[in-house]
Amino acid sequence: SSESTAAERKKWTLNDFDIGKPLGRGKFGHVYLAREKRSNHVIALKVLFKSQLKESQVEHQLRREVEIQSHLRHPNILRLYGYFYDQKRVYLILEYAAKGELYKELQKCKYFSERRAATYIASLARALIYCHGKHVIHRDIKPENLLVGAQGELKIADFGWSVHTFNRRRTMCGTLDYLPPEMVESVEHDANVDIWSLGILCYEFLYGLPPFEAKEHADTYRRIIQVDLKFPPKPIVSSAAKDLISQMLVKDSSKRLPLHKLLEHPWIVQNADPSGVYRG
Ligand SMILES: CC(C)NC(=O)[C@H]1CCC[C@H]1Nc1nc(Nc2ccc(C(=O)N(C)C3CCN(C)CC3)cc2)ncc1C(F)(F)F
Repeated sequence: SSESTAAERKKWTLNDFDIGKPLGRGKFGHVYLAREKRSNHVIALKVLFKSQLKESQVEHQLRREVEIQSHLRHPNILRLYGYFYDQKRVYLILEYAAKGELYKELQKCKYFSERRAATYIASLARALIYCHGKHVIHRDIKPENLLVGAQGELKIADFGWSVHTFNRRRTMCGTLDYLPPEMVESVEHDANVDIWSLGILCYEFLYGLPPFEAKEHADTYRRIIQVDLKFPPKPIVSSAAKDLISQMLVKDSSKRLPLHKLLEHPWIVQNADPSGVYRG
């Protein structure tokens, strides 16, 4: 939509913000807690070094991602309020997610309860239905790209690449685990890639590992292509959950369970908190 808010039109500079503690750092720069002086609004300021953007040839990708992200308005998608730059850096003014990074929470508790997993999956399905409605696909929803808001709600927060934090998992951009067959075989892909990735995420929420993980990339690749889906005996997971995952991890992308059907699936209906917030 063409409407842009004052936040996007305003010419921001670093002087508009009080910079707080670092939230994490990575390949392209740092993320800081910050407060916009006039409104006292707390935000996250992602600082990217132009030199590194150039050498990684991601400038055009950054422009596209900023363009998309700034127009998305959904409770489960992290807001991009605006951006600015100086001689050496690009600054993204982003929503601050008070409860941090979901992958750290998943590492801490190994895997989630069925209620917690279903609540998260339902909220992400609603965010993806919103994105697809705006012809935005492939929001790259692996755990590293999910943040948690103050009320415990999930926020999809990806800009097409990840900011590495200290104790990161396997190379973020390198992991094949979440790619559906059509992307691994690099044929054209459509919005149904997101249904596949959401199925991978659901499996990892319940078992603590993605379904096709293998030591070597070549093995992961083969397991994805063959949809070599196995459910371990532990932890015990309901057959309803396995049924949902099996309907999402389907090689033929047109046969994957549509997202609106996912919201009607018995496992979601019986386990997801309607508010989209897991209260423990
Ligand atoms: C999706 C993308 C791939 N990921 C990222 O960008 C990461 C990379 C660095 C931080 C994060 N980016 C963001 N993080 C927050 N909130 C946040 C993060 C971390 C903590 C936390 O646990 N500590 C500070 C802890 C506190 C305790 N000590 C011990 C460790 C760090 C608490 C709140 N809001 C918005 C963003 C955003 F996205 F807008 F930048």
